[in-house]
Amino acid sequence: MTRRTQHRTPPDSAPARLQSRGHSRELAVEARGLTKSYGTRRAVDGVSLGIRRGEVFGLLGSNGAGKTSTVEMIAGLRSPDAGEVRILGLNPWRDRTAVRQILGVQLQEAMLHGSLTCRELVRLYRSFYPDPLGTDQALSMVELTDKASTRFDDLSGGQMQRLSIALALVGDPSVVILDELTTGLDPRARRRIWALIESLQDRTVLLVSHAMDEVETLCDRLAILDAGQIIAEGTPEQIRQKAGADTLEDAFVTLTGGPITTEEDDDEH
Ligand SMILES: Nc1ncnc2c1ncn2[C@@H]1O[C@H](COP(=O)(O)OP(=O)(O)OP(=O)(O)O)[C@@H](O)[C@H]1O
Repeated sequence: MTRRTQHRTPPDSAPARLQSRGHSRELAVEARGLTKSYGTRRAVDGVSLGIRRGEVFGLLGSNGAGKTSTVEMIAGLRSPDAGEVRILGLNPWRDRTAVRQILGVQLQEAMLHGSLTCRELVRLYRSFYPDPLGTDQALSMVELTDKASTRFDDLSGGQMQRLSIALALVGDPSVVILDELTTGLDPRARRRIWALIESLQDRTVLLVSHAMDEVETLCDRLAILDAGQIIAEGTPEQIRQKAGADTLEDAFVTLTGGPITTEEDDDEH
């Protein structure tokens, strides 16, 4: 990750992004045939993904589509029933220690020790990595310098979210998994975090998001997950074309089957 403290404004065209990020064809993250059931419900059903080095890859899908289960399996936090994962050639289960040093994870429900202060949490997470960013730098990049001595439990929801992003990035990891990156952040904070993600030169990012503007801005490619299966994959432009839609949001609605229903809604019928 870049160690600049100044973040540039995200470029607004995909070609500029591709050039500036300089990703290669080499795969940084490979998932093959990932499957996970909870009881009789198959939440993830044979998901295969290849994310290139240096790429920002978006994972989209309706509520309950299986996104978090998928990224947790990729991160080695949830065991798959079937399938395999490689992160820079490493198996997140077998090579757990090595993977922890190259992977940063921001999960939807950060399970952090609430009585620790922001500074203590950042120091704790720094200790997992061989060459982390500085504590002050990590706090300042998410604008939490003035909250350094505040306990996690005393932060606002958006501040907790920003801290969890700092903890995912503090190790200067080669691969970053971000689940619902900016959910709950105010517009200014969202832009700030987008610029931060754009500044991660040569880092590979897997981003789960419901925010189509975020995906359009940040992602080189994306996949749409529906009922545990990938139903579309490509650049935002390719996805729009596949759906015959003008916007990614329209494409999403078309490809996931018309009016947006959650899986919970479906259960009621
Ligand atoms: N620990 C669990 N035990 C039982 N069922 C679970 C568990 N975790 C997830 N599920 C179920 O698996 C399905 C997929 O959940 P998952 O959290 O992966 O979806 P998601 O796409 O991330 O959803 P959202 O957009 O709402 O966060 C849902 O039906 C959910 O209820």
